[in-house]
Amino acid sequence: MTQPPIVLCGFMGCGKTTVGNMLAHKLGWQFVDMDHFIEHRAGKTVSQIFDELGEPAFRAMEREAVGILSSQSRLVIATGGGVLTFPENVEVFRKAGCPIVLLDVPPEEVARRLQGDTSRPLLNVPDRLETIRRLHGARLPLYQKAADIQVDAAKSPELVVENITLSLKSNKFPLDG
Ligand SMILES: Nc1ncnc2c1ncn2[C@@H]1O[C@H](COP(=O)(O)OP(=O)(O)OP(=O)(O)O)[C@@H](O)[C@H]1O
Ligand SMILES: O=C(O)C1=C[C@@H](O)[C@@H](O)[C@H](O)C1
Ligand SMILES: [Mg+2]
Repeated sequence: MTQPPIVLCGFMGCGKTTVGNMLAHKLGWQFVDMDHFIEHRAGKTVSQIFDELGEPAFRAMEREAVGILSSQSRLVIATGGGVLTFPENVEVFRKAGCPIVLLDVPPEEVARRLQGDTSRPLLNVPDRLETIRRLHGARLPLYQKAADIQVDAAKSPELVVENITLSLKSNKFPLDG
């Protein structure tokens, strides 16, 4: 049976890559991290793309990746933190029948998890916690509008995975894994 990809969304550091990998393993599905997919296709890191080509070029690469990945079957997709803030990307996933799962943690937990990590260009600023609070506040309503279900991502990754599968099943998204 063809099964549309499960799409994980949420702010940087909420655990999309960590949880997505584990969820795919549990279901016996493939996993793709959209940032890594773009890096592989571009032959550059996300930071290099931002520095050398600019953020608009990166967002265009994201749109292209959404088009390619949304039509796959039995795939768990960890989106980049900005992907589902663009309604055109949400629309493509919706049309493909993909369940969209929001993982959310408070800004303070994001800051804690990403302490010392310089691989997210938007967070390489002096006032990091303030920037996380501002960006998270602006984006959360967009993520919530996009998502079919939301889970508390402050729990352990194992519990988050379990809550996602339970919630998808009770919302009538078929999972044959
Ligand atoms: N449930 C969790 N509990 C504690 N730490 C976690 C949890 N999930 C992820 N982490 C840790 O938080 C950090 C960020 O996680 P991860 O890279 O999975 O986030 P992300 O949502 O993919 O971020 P981005 O949008 O920037 O790609 C990692 O160091 C990871 O080990
Ligand atoms: O939240 C964002 O806009 C981003 C999140 C990361 O996953 C990367 O996609 C990039 O650093 C931009
Ligand atoms: Mg990630």
